[in-house]
Amino acid sequence: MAQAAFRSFNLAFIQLGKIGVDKAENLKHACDMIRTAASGQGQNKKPDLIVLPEFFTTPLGDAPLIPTHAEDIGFTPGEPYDITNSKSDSVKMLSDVAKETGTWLIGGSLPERDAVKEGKFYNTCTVYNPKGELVARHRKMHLFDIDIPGKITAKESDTIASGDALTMFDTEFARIGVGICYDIRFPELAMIAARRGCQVLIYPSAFSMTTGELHWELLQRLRAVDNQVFMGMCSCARDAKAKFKAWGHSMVVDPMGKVLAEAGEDEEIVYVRIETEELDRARQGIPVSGQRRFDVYGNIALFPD
Ligand SMILES: NC(=O)CC(=O)C(=O)O
Repeated sequence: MAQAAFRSFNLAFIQLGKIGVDKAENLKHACDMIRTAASGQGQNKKPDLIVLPEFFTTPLGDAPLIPTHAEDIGFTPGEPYDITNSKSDSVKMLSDVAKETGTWLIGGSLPERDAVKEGKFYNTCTVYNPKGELVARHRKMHLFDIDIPGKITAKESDTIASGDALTMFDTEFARIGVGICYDIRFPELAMIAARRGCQVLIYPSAFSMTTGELHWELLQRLRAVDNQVFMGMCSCARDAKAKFKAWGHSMVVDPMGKVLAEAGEDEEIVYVRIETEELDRARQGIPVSGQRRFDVYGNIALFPD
């Protein structure tokens, strides 16, 4: 793969709140927030890339809403896509606002209906360029099936089917790898993206209160340091009345593991400047990429669990 461009750029994470049962209202609110983020709010921070959180159209933890809120996207990576004939209201809104604001947009994620996985849905992120073209799609690969007795039990795989492809896209300023939430727990995904030239990894997310406190920051700093990349996770805001209360704390970490920005729990837009020198400094100072021992590791996929 050719070396990806990398220049400093501005990033905005929208820690979106007010995600209720009315999808049309959620879309309108997300659109308003994207416009606000794109303005830079008079702080000389006009973003090149804006990011929304996981499941921004549908309240997390409300599985019965998934079938009614799911959308037909019908995008195949690498093939042309006709937005004007898209059946997805969310795709149309995201495309329009990316074009209107002239920014790259990682459109969080939403439940996607796809004929191939009848009965289940995908948890899908779509990405738009400043012309409003849909350029990439990530379907959450690793599903949130956990059981911490007395704290949290979740079985996302009851309603969601897992995606089976890694996702990255090129902008004029960076190659960006995309995952969704629980995908962060699988270092292989981040490692492959970094080895394929991604300088920045972004995961729309919504960690639980239990796991958020324990692992939210830790995992992001690990992935950033392991791979010497910028790592960011954009969460939904915490809603005390929601069935699933999100940890919040949307965050961006630099390649040395330093937290560059962190939101609180409420709705908020976080602006961050991504500086190329930080990546060069980390890679030159600690040159792990040339020190790996692939001659010894062998094919780790063959090892028993
Ligand atoms: N909600 C998720 O997908 C992941 C999460 O909360 C965790 O990994 O912890």
